[in-house]
Parts: sequence; C-alpha cells; structure tokens
Amino acid sequence: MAINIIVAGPRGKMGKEAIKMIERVPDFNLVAVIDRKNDGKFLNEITEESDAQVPVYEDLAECFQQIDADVFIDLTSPEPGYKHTKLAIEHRVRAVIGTSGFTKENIKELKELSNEYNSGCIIAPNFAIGAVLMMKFSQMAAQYFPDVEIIEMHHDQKVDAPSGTAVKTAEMIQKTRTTKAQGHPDEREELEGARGAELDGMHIHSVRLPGLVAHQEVIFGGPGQLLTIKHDSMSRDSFMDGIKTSIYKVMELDRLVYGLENIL
Ligand SMILES: NC(=O)C1=CN([C@@H]2O[C@H](COP(=O)(O)OP(=O)(O)OC[C@H]3O[C@@H](n4cnc5c(N)ncnc54)[C@H](OP(=O)(O)O)[C@@H]3O)[C@@H](O)[C@H]2O)C=CC1
Ligand SMILES: O=C(O)C1=N[C@H](C(=O)O)C[C@H](O)C1
Repeated sequence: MAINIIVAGPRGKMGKEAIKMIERVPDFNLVAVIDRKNDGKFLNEITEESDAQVPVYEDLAECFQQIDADVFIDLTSPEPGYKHTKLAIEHRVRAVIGTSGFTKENIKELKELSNEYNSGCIIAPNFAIGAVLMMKFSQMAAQYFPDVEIIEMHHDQKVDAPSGTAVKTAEMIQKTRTTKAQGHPDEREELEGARGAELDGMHIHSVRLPGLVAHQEVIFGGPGQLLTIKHDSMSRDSFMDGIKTSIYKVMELDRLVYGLENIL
C-alpha cells in the first residue's frame, strides 16, 4: 500500500525527523514539502538531512492542485497550521496534524468542516505513547484527587504556551474530576502570572529553558499525600511511532479525531 505524503515544516526540528521516518518506511512516499521560504526549490537544496529531489511549495493550495497526495502532515506553528488543516480538509486530503497551539474553537470548527467534507483528520497534541499514557493515568487519578496542577517544561524555541499536551491533559482530567476552585479562597497574585494559567480551576505552569525537549509533570495532592505522574521526551524520536501509526490510521477515517488516545 503506497501512501503519498506532503509535509509542511520540513526545515523544523519535527519536520526533519518526520521526513527521515517517512524515508525509512517502504509504504510511505514523500511527494512534496511546504516551506514558506523556498518556493520552487527541491528538498535536498533546503536541508542536509535528505537528498530527495522532492518539490518545495510555499502555497499548499497550489501544491494540492499539482501534486496527488493521500496524506498531509503539518509540523509548523499555530497560524499556518490551522490554515493548512482547513485547506487539507477542503481538498479532501487526509491530514495528520502535530502542530500545537490550536484553540478549542479552532478544533470545533475543523471538526465541523471535516464532517461537512467527510475528510479524515487526526490532530494529536502529543504523538509519544508515553505522553498519551501520562494523560490517561492522570484522567484516572483525577477521579480520586480533584486537586491538581500541571507543570509543562519545553525548550526555549517553543512559541505556544501552555503546550498542546498540557491543555489536552487538563481537558481529559476535566472529564473525571469534580470541578473545584483550588487553593485558598483569598489567594492573590503578588506578581501577575505567579499561579500560572487556569482551566476549570486547575493551574498550568509553563517552563521554557534551553536544554529541555518536552516534559510534563501532573501533580495531585490529597490529605497527607502527593501523586506525581511524569513524562519526558528526551528526543524527537519519541514522536515518530505515533506519526507513523496516525498516517496508516487516517487512511481509514472520514472524520476528525482529536488526540492519539482515540485511535490507539
Ligand atoms: N504533536 C506532537 O507530538 C508534537 C508537536 N510539536 C509541535 O510541532 C510544531 C513544530 O515544532 P518544531 O519542529 O519543534 O518547531 P520548529 O520551529 O523547529 O519548526 C517549525 C517549522 O515550520 C516552518 N514554518 C513556519 N511557518 C510556515 C509556513 N507558513 N509554511 C511552511 N512552513 C512554515 C518554520 O520555518 P521558519 O524556519 O521559516 O520559521 C520551521 O521550519 C509546533 O507546533 C510544536 O508544538 C512538536 C513536537 C511534538
Ligand atoms: O513544541 C514542542 O516541542 C512540543 N509540542 C507539543 C505540545 O505543545 O504539547 C508536544 C510536545 O510537548 C513537544
């Protein structure tokens, strides 16, 4: 089964890894890449990681007109990622989206669009199986521990905060946790932002430092005890099996799925 694939973000940290993975899998065939700076060139001219003579397009709509693709993968940043996802759905090219920073409204709109076009799409805030388990375990723990704070830690080149994983974790926890306002009722911030972001009373803290890759701790507190559920991505290899699985899985889908946990 040959699957023709387009990747957006081929010079990025994730894009480079994804292209190496695609080149290793016999079923996968990279047919074009989308890059905002190198329209008209070939992949081997814009990155040393690949010697493939694959065409580079700036405009995804133009690329869809000229290239026959089964799957589109986006690993860029929130704004282009959202536009690309819409375009892929409208062109009925199945989409695997790793780009984070989409809002709840973005996801809702894309879900509606994919229903309208019967076009398969997987949006996964985190493709690492360990991270998916961290989220599932946190969802289980929240039934018993409604007091929870999330600390996510990433490299300092990340543009969105909190991370897509942290938001997804909080959303999954919301499904089992009894809503409560945490901390002291009279709590106040002496420095703005000291208590982090808030989702349904849960606090999310974002750390950005060179040396980090992608890490998250979910800390639950109860009388006399703490439970910490932690995941570390030490390298971007950790995401590749999830992208590979999603490429195969999206070929069977005609709707949008948000979260890798829903296809494993
Ligand atoms: N779901 C998951 O498991 C994971 C998701 N991510 C997410 O993936 C995304 C990419 O991460 P990462 O590789 O670390 O980021 P990088 O900044 O390293 O790469 C992003 C790339 O996208 C390119 N880009 C920006 N705008 C466009 C555009 N309009 N068209 C084409 N390319 C564009 C950038 O180009 P330029 O150099 O010109 O800026 C850059 O090369 C992020 O949203 C991140 O959060 C990351 C890891 C895992
Ligand atoms: O930007 C990153 O690096 C990552 N982004 C994703 C997110 O926002 O959760 C996934 C992973 O944490 C790495």
